[in-house]
Amino acid sequence: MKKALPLKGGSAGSRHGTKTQKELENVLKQYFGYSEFRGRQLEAIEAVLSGRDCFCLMPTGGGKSMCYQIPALVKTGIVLVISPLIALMENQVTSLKSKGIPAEFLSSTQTTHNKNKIHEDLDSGNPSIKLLYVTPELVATYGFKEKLTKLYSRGLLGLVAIDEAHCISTWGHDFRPSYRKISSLRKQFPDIPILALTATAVPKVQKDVISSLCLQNPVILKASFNRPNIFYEVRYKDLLDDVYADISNLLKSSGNVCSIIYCLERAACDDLTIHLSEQGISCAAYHAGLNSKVRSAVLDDWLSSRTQVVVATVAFGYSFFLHLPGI
Ligand SMILES: Nc1ncnc2c1ncn2[C@@H]1O[C@H](COP(=O)(O)OP(=O)(O)OP(=O)(O)O)[C@@H](O)[C@H]1O
Repeated sequence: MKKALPLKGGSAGSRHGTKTQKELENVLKQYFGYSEFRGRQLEAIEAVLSGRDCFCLMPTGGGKSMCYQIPALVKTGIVLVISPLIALMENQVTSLKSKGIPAEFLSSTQTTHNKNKIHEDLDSGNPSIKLLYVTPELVATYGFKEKLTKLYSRGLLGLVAIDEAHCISTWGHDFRPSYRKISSLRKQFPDIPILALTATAVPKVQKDVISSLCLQNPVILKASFNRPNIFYEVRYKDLLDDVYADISNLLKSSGNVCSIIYCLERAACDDLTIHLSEQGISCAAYHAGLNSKVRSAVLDDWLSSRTQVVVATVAFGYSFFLHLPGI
């Protein structure tokens, strides 16, 4: 485990009362192994460290998580991360822990024993947890609000980060009613910075997110969506002799890279999965017709490279797409 950095206060010459760019880069290097910040990361980090609310628009895989993970390492108190997908939370917490960063998540999938341990830590005089991932549904409960209020009154709530913040907007394609309920956080904790993160660039959604969360004079950051590492090619189905054969040839010629194939219908997912399996390609279907146990096993197998290809409907969160190297 890496040695934890001193987490409190700023040093002489620090900007924003916290850390200089160099110091923040050192933290980035020490924990994540990267030498420099990407896109608008540094500005977002500086904004929240100076106590400002911030709305940050970055493409999928652009590095939004770093905008709250670095503050968690240099700021006093806990960073609360509100995230819509349990699988994403689990994934991030596992990855943070492997880097020696104390992070936890609270969700229905946790055992009572683990939940109790987390609550004990939060209730202790000096919690070790730096990042706590929760669902919007949990934040809306009375019991959890009470817990947050206690942390806040003890000066232990450092930042609220809202991942996939477009889910708060009724204009967004991923609208989640419980996200609306987290808008009360601004009133509840008036001086705690809120960082809203999204990859949804629709202006109507952005405005709605900012006003629904009652962000106060937020720093608004928009990163470029140009992705030079992404290559697009269109193949017309009507011009192909055999679409399935074309897909399996493409997969075979690309080596053993992890892939997702999106289909419009569940039946097409099942059908293509059978075809690719017959061609010796390791693959699995993922759609809402499968129970949650099967879906989570498919996701786990794919994330850990035991399965090469997932053939899915949009039920498979596209946010996983860019989380793996080599895709
Ligand atoms: N400054 C950086 N330099 C190099 N790589 C980075 C940097 N910041 C983040 N990354 C890497 O980029 C990848 C994507 O980061 P991250 O998961 O935070 O993206 P994201 O914007 O949250 O994506 P999504 O929209 O899917 O949630 C990760 O592997 C992360 O370690």
